[in-house]
Amino acid sequence: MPLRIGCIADDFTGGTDVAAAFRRAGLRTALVFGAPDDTTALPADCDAAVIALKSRSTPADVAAADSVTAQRWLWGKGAAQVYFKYCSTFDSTPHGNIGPVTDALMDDAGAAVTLHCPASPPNGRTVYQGHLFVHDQLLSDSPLRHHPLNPMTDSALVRLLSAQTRHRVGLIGWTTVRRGTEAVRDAVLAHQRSGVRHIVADALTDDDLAVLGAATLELPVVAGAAGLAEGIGRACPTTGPAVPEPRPYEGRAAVLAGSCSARTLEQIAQFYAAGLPSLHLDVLAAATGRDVVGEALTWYADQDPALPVLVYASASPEELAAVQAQLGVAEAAAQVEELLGTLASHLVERGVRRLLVAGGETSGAVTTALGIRAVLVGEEADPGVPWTYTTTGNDGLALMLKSGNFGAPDLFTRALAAPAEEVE
Ligand SMILES: Nc1ncnc2c1ncn2[C@@H]1O[C@H](COP(=O)(O)OP(=O)(O)OP(=O)(O)O)[C@@H](O)[C@H]1O
Ligand SMILES: O=C(O)[C@@H](O)C(=O)CO
Repeated sequence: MPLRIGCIADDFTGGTDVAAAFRRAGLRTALVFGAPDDTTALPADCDAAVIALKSRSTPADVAAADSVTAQRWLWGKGAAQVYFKYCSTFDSTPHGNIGPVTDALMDDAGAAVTLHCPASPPNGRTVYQGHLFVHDQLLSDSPLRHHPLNPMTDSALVRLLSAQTRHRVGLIGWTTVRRGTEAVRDAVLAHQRSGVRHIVADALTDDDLAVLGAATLELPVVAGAAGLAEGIGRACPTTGPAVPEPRPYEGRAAVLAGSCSARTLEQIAQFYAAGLPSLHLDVLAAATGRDVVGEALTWYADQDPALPVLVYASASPEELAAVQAQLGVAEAAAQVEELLGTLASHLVERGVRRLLVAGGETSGAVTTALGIRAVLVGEEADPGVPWTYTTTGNDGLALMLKSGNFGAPDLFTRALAAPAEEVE
């Protein structure tokens, strides 16, 4: 059965987030890590496939070329529409990649017009009069103003996007969205006739996103965060159940955390407070050649197999700054990713079958170390945080990849308390 929809996500945990959205909409969804090639196999009978790239912060021309290659692969699997998933906080600078990647995908598809909406209401992201809000604050007043890589100091999406494309950018405001699918379709056509190529649309609720999804089903390229993807998914006809009958997963459970985001630090503290075994990795010691992985494995062997374990490199802003000052940012990150990737392989060899990974970069390191190319998406533990299941190699592994700031504070303990469910 050919795919109904293909998706390109600009980072790994964003890929998990959008794959969960398609799954929620009732589509049987596969998630592919990294650029696929002729040897990449999708699980059988998928309605949607998400390719998770790492293109958010790469040079724009590289991001555009990689995305076009991914789009062509998705077309080869039958996808009639390609959704470009970027961050719900529109992470990019005036030199950022959202405009160039969307333009490249549209040029390749021969598309005359596209619609953008980064709203993600379950995570408090809404768009009104073209301005992006994070809960009750404008994006530019929110903590994202201080993001280390992409400080967001403007909330006006038409202006942000206009700085990233040479084409005209227009707006479909909330009053039109409230009038329903036909009104949005008419507004898209009117914009197209007047020479607008990128349309930003308002959305405050999932119902608004369902209207936008139904109105854009025929566009070759659509862009935004997970919310609009779910709206499109809901408008797609499906043939079968999203996920077949699950059965319980056996095996040991572990969390590997490399995210230093505030929410991940809370989740680590909650796991520790629940009296569960946790171990902090000493990154500086590893950099001096100490066998930190070997020590962690000795510690792991002593733990009660019935309990989940947590191993983390995550650090408070002060600790992080100290390590980065000593090793340099890139070397510190490389150390952490090497440690957690190697540890993941050893833990799976030693019987871990449920693995929760915190952080986008960390998730990339772990899936690469485990050689996991594609997974099938299952139930969410929290919005945007689903269990996923390997279907080739490493069979029988349940994997949860968590974006740094996603999940409730008790996610680690709750997700690993009961066995995850396996799908066929
Ligand atoms: N103790 C540490 N010292 C130095 N760097 C660290 C330490 N712990 C983690 N890091 C680095 O911090 C970065 C965390 O990024 P990661 O993408 O994994 O999390 P995140 O940014 O919270 O997640 P997301 O991208 O999903 O929002 C990684 O590059 C990791 O290597
Ligand atoms: O859209 C979001 O906020 C997330 O999926 C994300 O992209 C995190 O990096």
